[in-house]
Amino acid sequence: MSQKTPRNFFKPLAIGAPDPMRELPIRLERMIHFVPPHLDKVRAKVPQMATQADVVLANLEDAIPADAKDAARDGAIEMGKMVDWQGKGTGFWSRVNPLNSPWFQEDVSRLVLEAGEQLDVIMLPKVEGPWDIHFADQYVAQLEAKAGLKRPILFHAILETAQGMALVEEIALASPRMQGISLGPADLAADRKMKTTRVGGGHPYYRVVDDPNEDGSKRESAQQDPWHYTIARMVDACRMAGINAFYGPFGDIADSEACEQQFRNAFLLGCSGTWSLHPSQIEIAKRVFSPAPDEVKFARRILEAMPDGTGVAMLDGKMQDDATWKQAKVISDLADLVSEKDPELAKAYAAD
Ligand SMILES: CC(=O)SCCNC(=O)CCNC(=O)[C@H](O)C(C)(C)COP(=O)(O)OP(=O)(O)OC[C@H]1O[C@@H](n2cnc3c(N)ncnc32)[C@H](O)[C@@H]1OP(=O)(O)O
Ligand SMILES: O=CC(=O)O
Ligand SMILES: [Mg+2]
Repeated sequence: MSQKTPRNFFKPLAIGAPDPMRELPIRLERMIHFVPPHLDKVRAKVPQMATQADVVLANLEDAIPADAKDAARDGAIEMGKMVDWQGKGTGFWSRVNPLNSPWFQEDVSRLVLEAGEQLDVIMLPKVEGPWDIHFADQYVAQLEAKAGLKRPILFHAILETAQGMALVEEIALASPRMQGISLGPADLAADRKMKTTRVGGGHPYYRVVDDPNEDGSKRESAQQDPWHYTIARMVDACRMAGINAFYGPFGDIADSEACEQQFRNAFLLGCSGTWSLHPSQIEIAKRVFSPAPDEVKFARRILEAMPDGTGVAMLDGKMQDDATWKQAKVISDLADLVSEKDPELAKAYAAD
């Protein structure tokens, strides 16, 4: 037997560690905003970022130079103290270095021991299989016990290796700490030997061409989404495990239109949020990962038309039944969550 028994699955992994969560906290996580914590100028903006983003993440991994890893770790711990994260209702996360790096152990131990009260989620990069989650799970439990934490820290895995992709379902189910998974299109592209230098999004060479025209005129073609399969599989793995799926980074900061479309495709396929690498992407993510007022109003009409969620109804010529009631509930519940944080959208959702 390679799985824990059901009774053991929810037992703390170290004496004195907090009980694992049976249900994930319901939080609005439309964007995980990446902060390079070693840069004093950017770190100074964290209190402001905490009012704009749903989640602020101190990044210790890629994009942080090797000679700034210690400073980034110090900066991340300082970020924990800069804001009353739980009081504000903003998530405080950190992306640590990979398990095989010289920095992982100190990243995790210092974060849990010195910022464990504030830290909601540790993002684990380049997760290859459930064994990576099991190792980190045990290690964090020991540190939580040492720090006397009462609330368990959750894990978020990045899907950025071919092996991680092949084992995504096992990763999603590996521990009650699992909060979600993000697509890591840059590392995943490299590991798969995809021929691109981009961070997420489409590629002009990845397209389908119309059949030949009889008159020999130019054939139309359209770009396709190289991430469709990966995102759809990630969403299924996450939702099977009762955790959340996220898009990940979109590296062409200047191309806000392509960024918005890529985020929107992920939202429609089931993702809860994405990463924002630059302040301009926070607004894009907010727009995309909050349901549109028209959709919310129609969803609420469906719920009203079928108060107990069963039967059949017609609305504007469209058949509604138990299944569309469930779709409507997803949208309406998300709108309620958004409304708690965003008075403008709350008004738009309530307007006739
Ligand atoms: C594949 C992956 O792993 S993706 C994840 C790893 N990568 C990251 O985390 C990158 C995070 N983002 C960044 O480092 C930066 O946004 C960069 C390098 C991409 C661009 O930075 P810049 O060239 O300085 O951008 P730009 O000049 O447009 O910045 C405008 C302002 O926003 C600030 N800013 C830029 N990025 C951020 C950020 N992530 N958070 C807060 N403030 C930011 C800049 O400091 C600047 O402030 P100022 O007006 O007070 O000088
Ligand atoms: O870490 C993210 C990625 O795309 O790689
Ligand atoms: Mg990566």
